[in-house]
Amino acid sequence: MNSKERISHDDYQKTADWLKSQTKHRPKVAIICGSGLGVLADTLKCQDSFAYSDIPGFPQSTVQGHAGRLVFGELKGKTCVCMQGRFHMYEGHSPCKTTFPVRVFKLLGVETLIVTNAAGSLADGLRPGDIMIIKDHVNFPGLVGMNPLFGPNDDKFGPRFPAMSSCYDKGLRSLAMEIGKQLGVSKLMQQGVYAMVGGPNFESIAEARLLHRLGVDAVGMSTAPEVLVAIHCGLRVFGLSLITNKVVKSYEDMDSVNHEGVLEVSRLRSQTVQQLVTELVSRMETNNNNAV
Ligand SMILES: O=P(O)(O)O[C@@H]1C[C@H](O)[C@@H](CO)O1
Ligand code: HPA
Repeated sequence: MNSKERISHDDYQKTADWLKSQTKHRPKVAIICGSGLGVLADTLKCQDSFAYSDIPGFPQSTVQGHAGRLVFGELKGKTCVCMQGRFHMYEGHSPCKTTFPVRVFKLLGVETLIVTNAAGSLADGLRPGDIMIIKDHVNFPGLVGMNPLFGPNDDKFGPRFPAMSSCYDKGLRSLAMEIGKQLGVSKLMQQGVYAMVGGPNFESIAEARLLHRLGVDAVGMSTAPEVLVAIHCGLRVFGLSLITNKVVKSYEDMDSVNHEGVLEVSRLRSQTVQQLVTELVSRMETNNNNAV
């Protein structure tokens, strides 16, 4: 992997233009589906879908539980584009490649990005099956320079030094909590801090204890780079983590986490996540709510 790989504005534009030539949908909302959460894309009406391998310039998904399809369609009358599968840096993608779709979405006219992921919990009050609305993140790879915004800044997308002090839109977070109450799932929901680690290994016990001490509520291997790029180019962001496991913090604990277990829990809760996101999309304000 070349972490300094450059992608030009033209490269993003070419992909956006190709997609525009293939679908009449003009989404205002983009949704990135986390591990095992891709079923949301299947619920879009009037679908146009594209395998990542057929989209010029798109990276490929290699992880089980990430189908590798971009799906355009309507969710309760709002036009959306949904990534059924995301890219992770541990797959060998550079930070820029990992976040390539986000800038393409911007060029397609998207205004709001919804990110979902599977994550392990460090907070005692977060159990497997719970939904954590992300209020902030710690971007560990970013702190040491694995950052998609590294390199010459593209002023057409955003400023050299973007602020990250209010990444996760407060209004959308409140709306999601409100919807959770109405769906009768508020007991499963709370807001918290997500940390991205590089993966692909799960945490050692010493690492888990460190994250816990730092005030991290849930840990995963994605999301933060997508959010940096989205905020940089002026998108509104909403994020949620489906808690799929407790991170082992004790040497006496014989539990251990694996990807199959992560996928199993996310599939069990995928319908609730789908309802929550669908209601959120249907009730959020967008500049142009028209479906195609
Ligand atoms: O794409 P997400 O962040 O949902 O995937 C999580 C993190 C790892 O890719 C994988 C571990 O099981 O799930
Ligand atoms: N750690 C890191 N990433 C994860 C976990 C975890 O425990 N669960 C799901 N993704």
